[in-house]
Amino acid sequence: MSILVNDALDRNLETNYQIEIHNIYKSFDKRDSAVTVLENINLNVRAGEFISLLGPSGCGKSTLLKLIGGLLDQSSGRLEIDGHAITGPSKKVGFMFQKAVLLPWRTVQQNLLLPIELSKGNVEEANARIGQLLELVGLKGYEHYYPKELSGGMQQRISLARTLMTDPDILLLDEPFGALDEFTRETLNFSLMDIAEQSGKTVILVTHNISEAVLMSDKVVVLGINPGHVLETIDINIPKPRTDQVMATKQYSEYVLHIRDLLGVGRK
Ligand SMILES: Nc1ncnc2c1ncn2[C@@H]1O[C@H](COP(=O)(O)OP(=O)(O)OP(=O)(O)O)[C@@H](O)[C@H]1O
Repeated sequence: MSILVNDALDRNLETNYQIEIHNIYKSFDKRDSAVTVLENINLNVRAGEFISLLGPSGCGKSTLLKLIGGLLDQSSGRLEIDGHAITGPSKKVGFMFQKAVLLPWRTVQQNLLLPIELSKGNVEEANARIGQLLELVGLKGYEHYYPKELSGGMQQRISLARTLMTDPDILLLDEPFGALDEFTRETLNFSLMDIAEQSGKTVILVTHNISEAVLMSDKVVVLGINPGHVLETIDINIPKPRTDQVMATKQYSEYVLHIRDLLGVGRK
């Protein structure tokens, strides 16, 4: 084993972090110059934590998520999962985006099997888990439906089940319910919290919604813009499981007001 790998393992055992983001910078080439989109990003995440990335449009939330998911390379800095540098997409990580992108000619069951087929996994074994996953996302019995027969919220539930099919340790969710109405979105947020708590998976959620971030997260990373940087990482010390009642507490409103202040939202 090389000294470098040993170093990384030692550091990870010491800190017990599943994801380590250290001094990350990311630039994109635009025409004849490079534009810095993320600057000096630091974040450590423990296994099973629920983290929200919150900030204005264009502050680099999706870019940061893609860096963690190995879909982009950082310009500089260190990014590790379980003590290993992220060099590309990994089976440990599952992605979910705002649009479900289900294949219309495939049934729910066939859509759920797609990531297994693509990764040449054991289809028979995966097939046996479909019923259980559909139950988890509240769509038991929908195996043979086609996407067009499902509402937007139901399609997002299927998309979440598809992300869970490969049993990743880390869920990277990019505004997964952002295109849905408020009622459906709230219901799905609670489902997601249940799933995260039951499965012990790590969740990193990109959102524009302050209340949602505070309600759901162990930590909220508030980002500023131009270039994207961490304004503050806030530990949300509200006991779990969290219910509607949390939103009526002074503690909850203090977190929300503090983040609104940080982001310069509202009128004083
Ligand atoms: N592949 C790319 N090439 C060039 N520039 C990019 C690329 N991806 C993102 N950017 C730029 O990086 C900046 C951050 O984009 P990003 O999508 O990460 O922001 P965001 O905070 O997720 O925004 P939103 O909340 O609107 O989705 C933007 O200025 C965007 O134009």
